[in-house]
Amino acid sequence: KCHLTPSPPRLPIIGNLHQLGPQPQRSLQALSQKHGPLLLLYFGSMPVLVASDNDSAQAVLKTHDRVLANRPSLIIPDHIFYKGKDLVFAKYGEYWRQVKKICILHLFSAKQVESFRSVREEEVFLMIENIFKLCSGPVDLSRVFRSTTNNIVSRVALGKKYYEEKQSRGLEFMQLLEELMVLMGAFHIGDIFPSLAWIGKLTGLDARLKRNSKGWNDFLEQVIEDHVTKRRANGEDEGRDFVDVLLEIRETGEMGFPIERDHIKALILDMFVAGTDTTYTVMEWTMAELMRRPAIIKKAQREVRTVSQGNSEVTEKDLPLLPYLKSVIKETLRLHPPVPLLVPREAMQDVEIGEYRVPAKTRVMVNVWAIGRDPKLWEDAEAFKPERFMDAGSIDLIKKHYFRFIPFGAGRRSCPGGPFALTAVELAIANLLNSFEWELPDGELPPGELDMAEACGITLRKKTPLRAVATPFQENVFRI
Ligand code: HEM
Repeated sequence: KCHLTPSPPRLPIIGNLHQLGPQPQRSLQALSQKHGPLLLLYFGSMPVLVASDNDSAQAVLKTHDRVLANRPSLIIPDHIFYKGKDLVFAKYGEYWRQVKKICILHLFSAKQVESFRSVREEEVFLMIENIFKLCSGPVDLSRVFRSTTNNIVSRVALGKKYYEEKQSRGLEFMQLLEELMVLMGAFHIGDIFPSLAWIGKLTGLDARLKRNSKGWNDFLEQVIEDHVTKRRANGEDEGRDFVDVLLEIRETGEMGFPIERDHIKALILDMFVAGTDTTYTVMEWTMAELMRRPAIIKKAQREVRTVSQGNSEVTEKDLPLLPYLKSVIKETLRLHPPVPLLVPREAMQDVEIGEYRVPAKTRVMVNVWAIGRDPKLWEDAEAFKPERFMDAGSIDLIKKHYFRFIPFGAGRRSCPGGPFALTAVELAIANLLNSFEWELPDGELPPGELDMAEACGITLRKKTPLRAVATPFQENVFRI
């Protein structure tokens, strides 16, 4: 016998939209505390199921994973990703299956992640060099992290970096990327009230979308052309980036159906949209949390410096020896998951979740942010305590069976880029702790009161940039 899913009272036309504040993850947490962990809301007339505890997350991401594995059609991603030719927003089906397989086997396999080790190390060491040059005053760490992450993803995906490069296409690339991230975080009214989609024309949003898509199309066409020419000239495998891998798959016909240039462009754009802001916000929140807590940063520094033994660089081979640092990053992901509501899913048919019936086409969100702060699941849930991840049998990022720590999602649509992102974050933070002592700039609030407000956008970033003063650590003498 099925019941209707609990649903807070709603208003005509707008449904429950008035109950969502500027930070939807917080509003949804408050609603779930009042009405239950599995809620049916209405955004306008569109039903939206929200799972806010580990059991309901498990029901969505495991028990009913297949039926709920579709993505809804959304105006902005449709424009940018050639109508679902990417992976993140592709409809569930054969195309998505093939592309996910390629991502897991060829782009994010352990071997492939390892093959980009030198890229991550070079970019992180360069970041440290740059901070050395900026040591005389406060450093805008948010900006530094964004640029490092973009450079890593650029080199891995396109074979070279464009971000902040002084060459002619560097500026074009930066403008395109910054606008893309703004657009991906924007809200198109037509997604909720299709009859009002014309408002996008009035506000200029549609024109911006068109301009940005065209800009990217031209840019990536040129990148692909350069790769095709290079491959014809060299015809070898050395130093393959993602564009090379995708071109090769096109040639071998491995996908089972023809892969066009639009597919390659959409998949490359995915890497920037899904891989850059997510990764750099983890670096930003980790350093912010550490700067607020002198005892924890000292403990993490002791661990890193014991392993580096006075060397100026921590390399990826040192990372397995840094369990406390890894716990610090996990604790950051628990409190500040970059994608707090996961990427929306859509029910492909009517489905019964426990005693509740959920109709086809319902959108589905999982409030990972609320699950990470649920006092029933976490002792002293709001406190930053990396030690909780150090205990024997502690929560593993990969084994999803508790469904209480799922910053990368779970099930069929889970993130394939997790190991790549985590390695970059661990390497960056380890080197920052190894090379410098860190303080907040003079005259700013004491560490405990550092502004931790969240900004809403494509990812859950820090609202104000993180500024800090770096003092070179004395034992790294040869750098000074
Ligand atoms: C700390 C960094 C990252 C976090 C927290 C993160 C988180 C997520 C989340 C929550 C999802 C949606 C899962 C779901 O719907 O159940 C996702 C999907 C995805 N992520 Fe990540 N991600 C990160 C880094 C990356 C990187 C570096 C890449 C690639 C360069 C990447 C590529 C993707 C792709 C392609 C998908 C779509 C998978 C699908 O729909 O089948 N992510 N990610």
